[in-house]
Amino acid sequence: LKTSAVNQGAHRRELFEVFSTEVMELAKDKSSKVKPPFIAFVLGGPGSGKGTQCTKIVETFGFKHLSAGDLLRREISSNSKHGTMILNTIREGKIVPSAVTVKLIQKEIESNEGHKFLIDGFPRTEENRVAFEKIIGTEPNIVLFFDCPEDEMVRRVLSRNQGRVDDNVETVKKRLKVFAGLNLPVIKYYSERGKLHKIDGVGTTDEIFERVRPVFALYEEAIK
Ligand SMILES: Nc1ncnc2c1ncn2[C@@H]1O[C@H](COP(=O)(O)OP(=O)(O)O)[C@@H](O)[C@H]1O
Ligand SMILES: O=c1ccn([C@@H]2O[C@H](COP(=O)(O)OP(=O)(O)O)[C@@H](O)[C@H]2O)c(=O)[nH]1
Ligand SMILES: [Mg+2]
Repeated sequence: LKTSAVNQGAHRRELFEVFSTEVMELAKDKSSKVKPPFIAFVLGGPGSGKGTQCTKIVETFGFKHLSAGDLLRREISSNSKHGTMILNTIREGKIVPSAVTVKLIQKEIESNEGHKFLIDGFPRTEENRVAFEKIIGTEPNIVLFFDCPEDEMVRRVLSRNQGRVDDNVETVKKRLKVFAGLNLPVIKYYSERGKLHKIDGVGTTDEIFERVRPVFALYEEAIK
């Protein structure tokens, strides 16, 4: 009886050693290969310059740019199942259901090699924000907010000239209301969590980018 108990102990120890070695290998593997993605949400009212500044950030810091609006417009032009619903929602300046938008973003994140993502124009509502956290299982590392007066945003939207169905006086007024009512609370939420970087969105594109650059410099290690 005594010997078998000793043997059992030895056997258990052996098993434990094999197990712990494997766990250690897995852990090592994780730290060396699977870098968690760095996610920056880019927010601001319609015409505040989100897309323009994202292009500059991509050029300088090598992020992958995911514009929620572009992904939705791509769904419209590819005649996908939700195309008509999305078109009507955008035309009204309203917000597309979270499940649809988050799924499009998720597909892009999962099919991209990179580990740095700019998510432009999302989340637009608290519901969007919660859906992202739930489905993607993570929060953004930082949130940029381009702060711009309404009259300047309206001027820019009306001279954008990209043939968008929502770049007209009537829809832009609705979008500004939706921004103030639904998106500002999201911005406030991230401000309270210490993740918000508010940037003065007035000036030339280059002047504004010089305000953006130091933000990313703060995260140099994480975005290398
Ligand atoms: N700093 C700026 N000054 C003047 N016009 C700008 C500036 N930044 C962007 N624009 C122009 O304003 C319009 C809206 O910019 P965009 O980047 O599309 O904003 P958003 O994505 O926030 O709606 C575009 O026509 C763009 O070329
Ligand atoms: O997460 C999003 C992003 C965009 N939109 C819709 O798409 C429109 C255009 O968004 P985009 O970000 O392209 O506009 P921008 O702010 O850049 O002018 C919005 O008004 C919404 O109707 C949406 O429903 N959910
Ligand atoms: Mg845009």
